[in-house]
Amino acid sequence: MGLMTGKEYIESLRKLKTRVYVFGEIVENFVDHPMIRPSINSVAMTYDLAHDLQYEDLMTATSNLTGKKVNRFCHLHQSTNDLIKKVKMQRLLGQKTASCFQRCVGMDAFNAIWSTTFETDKKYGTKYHENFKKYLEYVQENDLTVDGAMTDPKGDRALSPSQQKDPDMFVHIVEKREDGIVVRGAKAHQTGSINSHEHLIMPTIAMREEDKAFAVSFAVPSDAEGVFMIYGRQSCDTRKMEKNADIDLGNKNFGGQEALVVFENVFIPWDKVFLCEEYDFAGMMVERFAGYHRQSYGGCKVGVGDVLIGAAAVAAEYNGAAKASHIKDKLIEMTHLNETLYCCGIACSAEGSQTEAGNYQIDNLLANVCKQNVTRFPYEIVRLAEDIAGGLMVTMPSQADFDSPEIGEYCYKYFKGNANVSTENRMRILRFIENMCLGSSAVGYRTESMHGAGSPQAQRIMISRQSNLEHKKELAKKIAGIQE
Ligand SMILES: Cc1cc2nc3c(=O)[nH]c(=O)nc-3n(C[C@H](O)[C@H](O)[C@H](O)COP(=O)(O)OP(=O)(O)OC[C@H]3O[C@@H](n4cnc5c(N)ncnc54)[C@H](O)[C@@H]3O)c2cc1C
Repeated sequence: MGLMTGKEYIESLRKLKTRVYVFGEIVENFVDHPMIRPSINSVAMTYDLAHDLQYEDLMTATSNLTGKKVNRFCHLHQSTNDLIKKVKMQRLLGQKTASCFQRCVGMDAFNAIWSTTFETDKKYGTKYHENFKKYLEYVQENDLTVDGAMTDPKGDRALSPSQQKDPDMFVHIVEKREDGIVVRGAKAHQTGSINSHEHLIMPTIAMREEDKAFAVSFAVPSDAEGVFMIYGRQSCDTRKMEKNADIDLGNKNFGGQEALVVFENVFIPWDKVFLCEEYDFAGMMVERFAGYHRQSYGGCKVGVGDVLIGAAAVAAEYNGAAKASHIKDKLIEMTHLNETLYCCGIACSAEGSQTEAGNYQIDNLLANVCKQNVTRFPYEIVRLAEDIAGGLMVTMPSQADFDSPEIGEYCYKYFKGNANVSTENRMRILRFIENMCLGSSAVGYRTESMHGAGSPQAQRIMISRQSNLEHKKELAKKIAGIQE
């Protein structure tokens, strides 16, 4: 099979027996569920754009494993140029969907596991790298979407995995058999997990010997026995269930999605296992995945930011305020912040280096600086968008009021801005801004910017480790003529 189209991707999901719960009930047909479908459409965009010749260079790559053309989301980065193209591809997809398109976590997991298994095998003589190579060939051949699953529920944050009262707070090995392992636990906040074909599991934190049962990495199909998912509800999500929902949704076609993925004694054959008790490599896998994922945000959030800046500029025109100097200045500030994030994404890619396994990794210090900025700048961009939009983005009546024969005419009359613009268009752009700033897409643009790929403090720890303060002190002492 070659590259799938968006339509083929959607049809491929129908063949899975994925167990999904929404509002306490199992969903028979998750593909057409109104709350889930927008997130499927966003992923479908990653397939469709790969067939668009103008984006071929960004969206596809030549596999180093098979020599075949693959979707870049399934690719191992072979150069710093590949790392840069990854960021550009993510910006493009943010621009096309104004939401989280979910396929990055899998791509980041592929690249982290590829190099970590190589180094694990080198030390322990294990076969994880070979296992992973075969698995990735399968993923590339079938153009699959894979959920990169790192975050465990974690229970009491002050305790290590083995110290938790309930051992299931971290995914762990419950049985080692001749033909494979049996695992138990859950992964929380899993982006795009429901519409992924597979899950790729990694540990959440660095581990010690007593935690070795939790040092596990493996791949498992979404519909494997013992796997099920509980949909994470989002702000304003039930608007998608309303009849004739359109304007009130803001972004009718696209969205992101997260879920709790539960593993109830799931069997994993040995050839799908990529780490099993080698606790000293858990930290390496976590750090490498986090590095790639912190780079990712210098692309995807920038693309969404582009759309939000555009939406704010349109709202200013529709309100009749576009010519005001402070509005122009606010749009400049939004652009400055957004492009700063992009600079970070590009810089950590351009300064990347080759791993022992051959693929390329980002510059870790710069990737952490990138993500640290992402925990802040989208919030400021949102603040400025809300300033420009005006209060109506949160106080306007529903679409049903506009459609009402009794009161509709009052809505159209009193919510008019610039006389040359239809009231409907003004409502559309304001609802769109609402969607990104505090509706369902804010999950991806705001809180995911804060916590996705690790909360801000995780980056500060990495920045502190890599800042090489001693070198900086030496530089200062030398120029100041200090001799100690
Ligand atoms: C929208 C969204 C999408 C996501 N997608 C994915 C995904 O696809 N795959 C995936 O694996 N993960 C995903 N994540 C998870 C993300 O990586 C975590 O949210 C992040 O690592 C923080 O973990 P937490 O949410 O459990 O918060 P917590 O760990 O509870 O952190 C809350 C606060 O407590 C602090 N804290 C936590 N532990 C300690 C400690 N021991 N000592 C001191 N302070 C502490 C943190 O610094 C933070 O300030 C996603 C998260 C979000 C919000």
